[in-house]
Amino acid sequence: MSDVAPQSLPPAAPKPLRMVLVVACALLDADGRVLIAKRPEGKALAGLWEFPGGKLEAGERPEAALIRELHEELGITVKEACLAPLTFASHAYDDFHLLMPLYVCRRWDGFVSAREGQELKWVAPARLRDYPMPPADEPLIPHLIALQA
Ligand SMILES: Nc1nc2c([nH]c(=O)n2[C@@H]2O[C@H](COP(=O)(O)OP(=O)(O)OP(=O)(O)O)[C@@H](O)[C@H]2O)c(=O)[nH]1
Ligand SMILES: [Mg+2]
Repeated sequence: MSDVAPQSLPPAAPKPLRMVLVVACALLDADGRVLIAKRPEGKALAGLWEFPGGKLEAGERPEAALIRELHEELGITVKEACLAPLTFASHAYDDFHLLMPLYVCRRWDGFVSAREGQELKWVAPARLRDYPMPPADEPLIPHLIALQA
């Protein structure tokens, strides 16, 4: 038996934070309804309803990324001047931290269509809670409801 005290292990280094920047948009129609899209099977958080948008590419400005995503996902053309910042989500997922500015857009060119086979729905902000959304999105809902006031 050694009389040497067991060495205490150094405290585990904190897990490096992986920050993921995603831009999202609440498209609003003339009746104040907001567009949500169902995340397709096979993607993280599949089956949950989200705001259209996605990750920034390297060197891309947030507004340019959002305009690109809205075109890729919905086939619409949005002018940067028609994107108004509303609020943002800051949410710790298990494996990354999501920082997600949410813009509002009421004007675009073209017709909204599901370019990626995703299910789309126009929903009154007060009904958004009827649709399961990623946990990061839940604090955004009151901001959309407040827009109607
Ligand atoms: N677009 C969008 N992403 C969201 C929302 N809420 C939320 O937690 N996210 C998360 O943000 C990340 C965005 O990923 P994404 O898969 O949409 O990115 P993307 O459009 O660039 O697609 P890709 O990675 O397949 O190319 C996912 O981890 C997603 O779960 C939301 O309302 N809209
Ligand atoms: Mg996306």
